[in-house]
Amino acid sequence: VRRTRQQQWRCSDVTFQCANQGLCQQWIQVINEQLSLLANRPKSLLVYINPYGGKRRGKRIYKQKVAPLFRRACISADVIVTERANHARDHLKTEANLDKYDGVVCVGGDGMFSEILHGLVTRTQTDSGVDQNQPDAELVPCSLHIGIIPAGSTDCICFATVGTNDPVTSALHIIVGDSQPMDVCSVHHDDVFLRYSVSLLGYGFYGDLLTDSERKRWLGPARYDLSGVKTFLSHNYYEGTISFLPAENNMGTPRDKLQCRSGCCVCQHKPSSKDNKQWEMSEEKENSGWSVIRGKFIAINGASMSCACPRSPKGLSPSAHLADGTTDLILVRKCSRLDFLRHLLRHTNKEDQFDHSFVEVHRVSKFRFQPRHHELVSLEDLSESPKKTGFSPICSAQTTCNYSTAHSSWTCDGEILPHTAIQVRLLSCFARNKESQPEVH
Ligand SMILES: Nc1ncnc2c1ncn2[C@@H]1O[C@H](COP(=O)(O)OP(=O)(O)OP(=O)(O)O)[C@@H](O)[C@H]1O
Repeated sequence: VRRTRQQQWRCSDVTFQCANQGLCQQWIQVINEQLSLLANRPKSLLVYINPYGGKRRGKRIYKQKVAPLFRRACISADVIVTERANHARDHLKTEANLDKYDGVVCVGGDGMFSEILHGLVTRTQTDSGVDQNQPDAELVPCSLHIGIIPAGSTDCICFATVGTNDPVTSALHIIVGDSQPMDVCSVHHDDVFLRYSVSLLGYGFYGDLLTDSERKRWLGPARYDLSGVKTFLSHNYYEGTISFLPAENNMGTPRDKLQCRSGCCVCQHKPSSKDNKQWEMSEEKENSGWSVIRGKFIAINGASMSCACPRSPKGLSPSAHLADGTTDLILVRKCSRLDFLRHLLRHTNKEDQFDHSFVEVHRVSKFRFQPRHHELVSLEDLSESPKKTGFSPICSAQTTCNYSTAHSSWTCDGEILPHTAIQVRLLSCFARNKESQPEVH
């Protein structure tokens, strides 16, 4: 493998020459024997392709760029082209014979990755008799790694873990058995499990943006730009109470300008599972450690990784870590449109997007949100009936916008959650033990 520009990898050829054919055969045999001894390298993979992700190029990308590399590396792949949403998740949950494989590969975007993650984690818990509805259940780690071949619209998880959205680079990472542990949050509503999240949990601005963009899926990736402008102009804010437990013993802060890369020292020095157990058992201490903030928020974001993507190369929280057992909770309070625009623009330049009086950021291990008004909406209501019509008048920097609606919705790695009152917890059993974290190639 040879490294080229912008974190991209390409195949490199090395030519050995020898006049003696017998000796050549011996070389080939020895090289193949040595390669088969590399336990990290997968030999058998289960591949799911979403033919409708991004610009609908998943099948072509796999056939032209990935399959030939897998063949050269003597990796056998069982390929399933999905026929509906949640096909991959359901297949993994119930049918797939996981003993046959060294890893699962997803060809698609963040939504497809989320399907695979849910399928694998749920299958592992079901097989081990763990009830995911218990917010404090100790989850059993998954034994299979997940590989991502980017073929979606944003591919934020691939970008944050590999550093580029390039199918060949991702395929080569899979082939050489490269892996990156990753934090996973569980999201509950009371005692009902909703979803897992590895990237962004967003309420308010990003929740509204994603809800609107789902209705414009036919537009392809351009839907995010259109919905972004519409949501910005709507300038809604939402009332509620956010409670969070600050992360303990972590070595970094969301504003320390450190960037998490593979081999990151903060992720490698996260608290040991022993420290964590003592801490989890101390309910009293935990209760006293919670901070509570009530207010009107334009956006509430829980970023478990930087959430960088080509559209926002710094991401929502540039110093968030991939595997330190924490999430960065970003609160953007009600402010003028102009101020909010200034904040958004700082995601694309070198200025600190948290350096505003109306923005605060905390590194946390758990958080809860309770909207001010009780929620009466169902998932159907959220996805089908637009809550707002038209735009409110454009505000100047000093004007207060009085346009408030009771609820936004949470987007969880691109999917819309059916509840607004949620509890979020970093899964300590995944995050504290390197071997047991879900790993991404
Ligand atoms: N065959 C299929 N038909 C319809 N929907 C599918 C199919 N297979 C998967 N899906 C769903 O399509 C949704 C979007 O897929 P995906 O994440 O691959 O692309 P994207 O939304 O364009 O990219 P991103 O999530 O990176 O923005 C996923 O939530 C997945 O459940």
